[in-house]
This record gives sequence, structure tokens and C-alpha cells, in this order.
Amino acid sequence: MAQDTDVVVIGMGVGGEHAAERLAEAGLTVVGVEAELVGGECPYWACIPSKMMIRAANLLAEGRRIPGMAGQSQVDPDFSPVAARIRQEATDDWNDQVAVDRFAGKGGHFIRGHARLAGPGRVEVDGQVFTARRGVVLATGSRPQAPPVPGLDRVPYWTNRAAVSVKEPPSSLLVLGGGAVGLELAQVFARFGTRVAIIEAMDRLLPAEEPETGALLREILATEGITVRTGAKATGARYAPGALSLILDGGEELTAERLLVATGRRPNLTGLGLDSIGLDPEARALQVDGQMRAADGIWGVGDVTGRGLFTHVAMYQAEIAVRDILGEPGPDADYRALPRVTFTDPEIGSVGLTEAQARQQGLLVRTGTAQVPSSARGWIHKTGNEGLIKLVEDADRGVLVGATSAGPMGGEVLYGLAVAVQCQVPIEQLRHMIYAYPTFHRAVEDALADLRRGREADAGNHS
Ligand SMILES: Cc1cc2nc3c(=O)[nH]c(=O)nc-3n(C[C@H](O)[C@H](O)[C@H](O)COP(=O)(O)OP(=O)(O)OC[C@H]3O[C@@H](n4cnc5c(N)ncnc54)[C@H](O)[C@@H]3O)c2cc1C
Ligand SMILES: NC(=O)c1ccc[n+]([C@@H]2O[C@H](COP(=O)([O-])OP(=O)(O)OC[C@H]3O[C@@H](n4cnc5c(N)ncnc54)[C@H](O)[C@@H]3O)[C@@H](O)[C@H]2O)c1
Repeated sequence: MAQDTDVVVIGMGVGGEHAAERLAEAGLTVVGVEAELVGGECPYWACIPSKMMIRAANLLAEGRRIPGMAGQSQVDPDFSPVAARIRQEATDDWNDQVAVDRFAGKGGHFIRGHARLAGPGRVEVDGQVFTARRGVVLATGSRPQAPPVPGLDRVPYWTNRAAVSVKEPPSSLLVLGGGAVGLELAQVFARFGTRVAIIEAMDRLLPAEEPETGALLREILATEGITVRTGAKATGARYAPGALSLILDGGEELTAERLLVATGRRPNLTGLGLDSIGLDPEARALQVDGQMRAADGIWGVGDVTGRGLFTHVAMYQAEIAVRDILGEPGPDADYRALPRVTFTDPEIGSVGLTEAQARQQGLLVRTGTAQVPSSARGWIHKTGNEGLIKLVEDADRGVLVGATSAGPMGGEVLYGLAVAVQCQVPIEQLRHMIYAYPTFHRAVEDALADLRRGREADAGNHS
């Protein structure tokens, strides 16, 4: 017999967990279904363990920066405290009991299992059927997507899960994909002594971001001993115990102890029973409207929607869905100022549109750039000061539509720029603010001055 509830949440990763907890706190009866671990990818295999690895690797890098600045240093990397921290502090040895108890403590009903839709408002979990009076939230996340490289399916390659679960770094590592996962983990392992090569299909690293950032990272990673191949197509993969090889289209063969495939992720829609409610099970991502509705009584949040693929997006969308389910009015989702941070060193923060995207949208674009090493704080900081600020102006409206802040704490410097993009602060107002001296974010003032020079030059050309 079917069990009645107000809401069923399928997938209890960051998005689903947030929605389920908020709805239970609001007094609704909520069934939360999770096939693996409550919390999903972010705390167990993604954001949190990877950022613990990055914190440790950055300490090593800072230690190596001491000579010439503050005496002598000898850095002997040891990964075991990182592996222990991931087990003890981050993942509880990949045990989610605390999260399950937290949900139950808020009044939620947790089911471990694989859920599928069985018609409007009906969800089946391993033989049990639930009927949801108010609706169903789909929050099934995403999974790594490997490219169709001949031979790759016979190679025991790593995805992010294996990479953050290691107890010791490999002696050598090939990283297929120069996006966020590939670059963050490549730099970590290199700093712990692994010989690393990155293979990226596009003509630059971080191809979704401003080209200046890919060029900057390429230069820095090279100085850290990382081999970078861009515009490189893997045409084959080979495996012998202890040695994995990728063959590139020019014939070059790269071999290492391990291979990390970090070529993007695909929303989890298969086997969800979408056809039972009239949605396309073959869609690339779940299509949702501004209130996160995918169909009558169906909401979608997080990676499954294919928007951004970030924890902060999953939680933002979950808030909107919760409000809508509770019948509270609120604005539609607004991604104009979506912030992204790649936690390499230097960090690459960006918000809104890149210059190329703004041009593709037909905007009249003007850009302003400043180099962090030329700013007062960058100059003081000296070693490890690489970075830049780039502003993208909609020149017709005199507002920023995008910005990049790469450098030490680039993700933190981004905040003010995100506010400017979100609130469409007139550039004239940004120009007349006071920027604390000598902060890294003061380089924004230099980039604004560069924008003004561009405007004056344009005006001169037209007079
Ligand atoms: C290495 C790495 C580092 C990252 N670092 C960051 C970062 O620093 N900052 C950031 O913002 N983002 C980061 N991300 C992205 C972030 O992890 C995801 O955007 C986030 O986890 C998405 O949350 P979600 O709830 O949509 O999906 P998920 O976390 O994938 O959770 C979905 C859950 O649904 C479950 N599920 C799926 N199908 C079913 C089913 N049919 N029945 C029951 N359960 C089901 C899954 O088991 C899973 O637990 C990183 C990603 C990776 C891979
Ligand atoms: N700091 C963060 O917020 C953070 C960190 C890690 C991951 N993430 C999220 O996780 C998602 C997945 O990350 P990701 O790095 O796997 O994906 P991605 O889409 O960011 O990068 C994948 C890279 O692989 C390249 N690629 C694709 N096919 C290839 C091929 N056949 N050969 C060589 N290169 C190829 C792409 O051009 C791209 O540069 C991202 O969308 C991101 O939102 C976020």
C-alpha cells in the first residue's frame, strides 16, 4: 500500500538535503531518499575533501616561498595528515550517520535506496511506494562523464572519488581535462611530489573562463613542473599494471602510474522514471523554470538541472523550490551574477559574463584590466603574487556584466565584484568608492581606471 506524505525528495546531496531539511522544519512531512550518502558528492568526494587537499598543498607552496623572503626552509611533504583529516574530519570514513540523524531530528523520514518516479506524485523505492501530496523534488546530481577515447573503457582510471580517497599520492599522474577538477587536483598532487601532465582538448586551460586566466595558470603550473598539453586530443588509452598511457593525436604517448579523468559531469536522469510523468528521459539536463518547476508537482534542484554545477547553485535553487512548495512568493532564479571560483593557487574567481560571452550577446563591450603584481599589495606580497583583475562593461548602460579576479584570495576579492554585477552598480559609482589600502581588492580600482582610459580613447576616436 502506498504511504502518503507531503513531499518526496529524491537524492539527498547538498541540494536535496537542504530542501528536505527546510521543508521538514516548516512542518511538512518529508520523505528523503538517498541511494548513497546523505550530503552527496560535495562533502564526501568533492568540495570539502578537495579543499582540504588544496589547503595542505598551499601550505607546502608557502613553505617553499620562504627563501629570499624570511630565511630558509626545507619542505618534506607528507600526505598522511591530509588523508587522515579527510577520513576523520570531512567524511567520518564515508559514513553519513550524522547527516541522517540531523534530518530525522528535523522531523524528516529517511529511506536509503534508489528511487524512481512511478507516475504523477508517485515515487517507488525498492518496492515501497510513496504518494506525495504537494510534490516531488528531483535532486539526483551528476556523475563524471568520460570521453569516447578508444581503449579508455578498459583502463582503471580515477575520477574525483578515487583521487580524494587516496592515502598516498601517486608517483605520476595524467590528468585528462583542464577544467576545475583537473586543475585543482593536478596542482595538489604536483605540490606533494607527483609528476603530473594535464591534457586539455581546447586551446587553453579553464576554457570556460577568460583566456587570460588559462594563460596565467599554464605559466604557473609549468613553473611548478607540470606538463600541459592544450588543443590535444587523446586518440587511445592503454593499460599495463602500474602504467597507464594516453596516445595523443600527434602520436605523442604520455604514461603515468595513474590517470584522472576530469572531463566534465552529466546530470543523473537515467532510470528516474521521467517518462512516467511525461518528461524526456533522454534529456541532457532537467529543464526547470525560474521557480525550479520541471512539471506540475515536480521541482528540480542542483546539478541535475545542468546550471553551473556548484554547491552554491544547488543550495540557491533549493531555497527557491522550498519557497515555491510552501506557496511563498519570491523572485525567479537569477544567474546574472553567478560566481565561480577555481581553487588553484592563484585562485580564479569569476562572476557573470566573460568578455566573449558579452560580445556574443551583442552588448557594446569595454574591458579594463589590472595586474595584481603591479598593485601595492601585490608588490608587497612578492612571491606568489600572480594574478589579474578583468572587468567587462556593458558600455551602453555603464555597468559591469562580468568580472574576473585571479590571484591570492581571488575568490574572496570576487565578492565586491559579484555585488556590483548583481546590483548593476553604475561604474561611475564604483570609481568614486574608497578602496582600503593596501588590499588585493584595491586592484579593482586600477582596472576601473583602465576602463576609463578605454572610454576616453573611444571618445577621442569619435570626436
Ligand atoms: C572534485 C570536485 C570538487 C568540487 N568543488 C566544488 C567547490 O569547491 N565549490 C562548489 O560550489 N562546487 C564544487 N563542486 C561541485 C559540487 O560538488 C556539486 O555542484 C554539488 O555536489 C551538487 O549537489 P547536488 O545535490 O545537486 O548533487 P550531488 O551532490 O551529486 O547529490 C545527488 C545525490 O542524489 C543521489 N541519487 C541520485 N539518483 C538517485 C536516485 N534515483 N535515488 C536516490 N538517490 C539518488 C546520489 O547518490 C547523490 O548523493 C565540486 C565537484 C567536484 C567533482
Ligand atoms: N571550485 C569549484 O567550484 C569546482 C571544483 C571542481 C569541480 N567543480 C564543478 O564540477 C564540474 C565538473 O568539473 P570538471 O573539471 O570535470 O568539468 P569542466 O567542465 O569544468 O572541465 C572539463 C574540461 O575537460 C575538457 N575536456 C572535455 N573532453 C575532453 C577530452 N576528450 N580530452 C581532453 N579534455 C577534455 C574540457 O574542455 C574542459 O576544459 C564543473 O562544472 C564545476 O562546476 C567546481
